[in-house]
Amino acid sequence: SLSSRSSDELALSEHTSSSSYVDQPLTPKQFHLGMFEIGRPLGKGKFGRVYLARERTSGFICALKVLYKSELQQGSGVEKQVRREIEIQSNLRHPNILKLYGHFHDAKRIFLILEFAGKGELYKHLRRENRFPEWKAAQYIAQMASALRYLHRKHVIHRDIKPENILVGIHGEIKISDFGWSVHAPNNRRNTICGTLDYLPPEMIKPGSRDNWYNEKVDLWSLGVLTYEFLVGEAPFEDTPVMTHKRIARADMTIPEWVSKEAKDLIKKLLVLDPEKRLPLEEVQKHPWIIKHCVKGERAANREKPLK
Ligand SMILES: CCc1cccc(CC)c1NC(=O)n1cc2c(c1)/C(=N\C(=O)c1ccc(N3CCN(C)CC3)cc1)N=N2
Repeated sequence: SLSSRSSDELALSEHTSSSSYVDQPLTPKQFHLGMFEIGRPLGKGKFGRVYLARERTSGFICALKVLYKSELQQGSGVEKQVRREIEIQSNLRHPNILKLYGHFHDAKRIFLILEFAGKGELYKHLRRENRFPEWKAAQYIAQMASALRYLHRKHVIHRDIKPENILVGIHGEIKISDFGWSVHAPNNRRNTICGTLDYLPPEMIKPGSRDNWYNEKVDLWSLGVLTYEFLVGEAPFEDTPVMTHKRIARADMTIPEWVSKEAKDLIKKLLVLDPEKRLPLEEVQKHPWIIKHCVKGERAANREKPLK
């Protein structure tokens, strides 16, 4: 473990979002492990573990992600992905993008000082609830569209939008995390694809069209897949790997009839084979399905009960 499990851990595990600490980014330029009290483990991924942590002097609560250099060196260029993740994520500031406050390393490990997302992993909420009600799905997609617009304006393409890479903040807002697959467009690095195919757009599974890999329209396709999965509870092309490949290449999906026609309309305008024909993010944010669920006045207007 990182440090002796002691009152530190208890203190942190009892962590409440105490308002006495203003959410101000950690400022020192040089960080080191001794600056942090380590709390309970929050999660673990293929290459790392993440712990609740508190910076000793300021009391600032954060999440400390630990990556072992030995594990990274084995991976195919994973170390470069971590370097890119740090380079990209530390320059981003948006309410729906998990902040990276800083990083440091010792002989064996790399440490990322990340924003603490108090309600954990979105995919666990999705699995527990099976699927989200339309109003919740629409609010999440509106937040994703806002975060993606911010990223694309900075010529960053995420390329790995899926529920597993989204966290939920203490106020229920979502936070895009894990920029391991993101790139600054245009980019001529070679990348191999690993993990689920479900979210990949046709241009990333068709051989030869690598230049399309660096067109931000790939994130629009994944936003469509995410909308579908929030509403239906499973991905639109979920099947055996071979069949998933085929169905993505043909945009072959059926949307259950109980999905509202507005939601169906948005999904159909994002899951379009031709990247240039996918609905731009500005239009997503103005789509009737989003407006209906996300604009306060609208909700009041739609309220069934007469106002008291
Ligand atoms: C190393 C782990 C990893 C690998 C790959 C990708 C990612 C990003 C999703 C990550 N996680 C990551 O980087 N993370 C950065 C993070 C982070 C993860 C995090 N919070 C949590 O993981 C978390 C989990 C459960 C939780 N509770 C569950 C039970 N509830 C009753 C109360 C709330 C509350 C918070 N905050 N910043």
